[in-house]
Amino acid sequence: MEYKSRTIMNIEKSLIYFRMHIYTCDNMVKIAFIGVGKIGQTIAYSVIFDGLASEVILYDIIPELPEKFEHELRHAMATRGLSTEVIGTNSLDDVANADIILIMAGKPRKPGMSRRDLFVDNAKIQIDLAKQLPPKNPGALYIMVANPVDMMASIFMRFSKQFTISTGDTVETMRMRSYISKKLKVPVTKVTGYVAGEHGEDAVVLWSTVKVNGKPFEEIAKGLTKEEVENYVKSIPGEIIRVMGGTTWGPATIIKDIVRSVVLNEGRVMSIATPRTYQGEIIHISVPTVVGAEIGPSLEGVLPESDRERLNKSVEDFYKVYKENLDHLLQVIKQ
Ligand SMILES: NC(=O)c1ccc[n+]([C@@H]2O[C@H](COP(=O)([O-])OP(=O)(O)OC[C@H]3O[C@@H](n4cnc5c(N)ncnc54)[C@H](O)[C@@H]3O)[C@@H](O)[C@H]2O)c1
Ligand SMILES: O=C(O)C[C@H](O)C(=O)O
Repeated sequence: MEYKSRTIMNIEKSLIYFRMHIYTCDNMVKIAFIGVGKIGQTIAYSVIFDGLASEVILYDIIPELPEKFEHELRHAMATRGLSTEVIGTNSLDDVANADIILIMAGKPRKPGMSRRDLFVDNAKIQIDLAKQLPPKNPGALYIMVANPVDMMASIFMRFSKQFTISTGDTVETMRMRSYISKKLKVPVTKVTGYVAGEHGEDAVVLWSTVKVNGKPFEEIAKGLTKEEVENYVKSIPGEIIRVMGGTTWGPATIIKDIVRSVVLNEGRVMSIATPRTYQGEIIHISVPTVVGAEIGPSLEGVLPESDRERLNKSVEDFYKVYKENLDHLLQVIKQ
């Protein structure tokens, strides 16, 4: 099994490529799940049943949870004859030589909370993981899921110095498309377009990219307003959390597809958040990006001025909030 090292931040002209190579022989890919609560379990199940991993490591701090979840998965795999090797553990030492590491470890928000309210508690978890995971997982691709996901990806990358992406606005993008599909009564496969910026308050629908049956949104809106779509995208997760206790099925399937696009080198354009340096800090901002064995390039450079202006405003606001939170955190942990 040939393992190639990974180079990152290869800036070619205005395009940024993040080169990474994972095991490429017959999808012999080892994937670790850090935090197997609601969303972690659903992502792990989805990844395994998409046949994306030869080996899966499940880690959590709740005693016995990973081990019992391992049994659940083995029982489910048996009926389908799947042979993914699954290990559930409470020891972080067992998380070794993974190609892809997804991090769901963190508190979820409660109804009425903003994802940003989770910053300090979840950042402390990421800092701890940032110190422990890299030594045993050289060259791994880190995919942050825990919220506030873009800021947590930036914290993890800041403290681990490892290439990290955030699931970013891949979720908002599918929420936007599904809502337009439902309201205009068209198949969701006929709706294109992306949401960018922050996974949260500073999310921005890139309206120049939104088309229905190939026509610009404005031409076919039929009474559906941009404000209505934007309100839906921002409010629906909180509504789901209020009634169902958490979002799982939508985000887990979408996040599994990020893993799929990497492992199968599909090259899907997805609105993940990749790292950029802004005013001296690494921050993660979502823009439509080619996702495959290489991460990049992004479409940011070809967006029209109207979208770029709104995106840049979102970046400025996001950075301000992130910097305030980071400075407070560094005070709290005295680093
Ligand atoms: N990016 C997205 O689209 C998206 C979607 C859903 C949930 N989330 C976020 O993912 C996180 C988890 O959500 P959930 O609904 O699964 O919550 P949950 O409480 O069900 O699961 C969180 C799990 O993390 C574990 N954990 C806590 N600290 C840990 C540590 N130091 N090491 C390992 N495991 C640890 C907990 O024991 C728990 O099992 C939250 O921050 C939530 O906001 C993000
Ligand atoms: O909204 C949340 O807190 C969970 C997640 O970020 C989501 O968008 O589903």
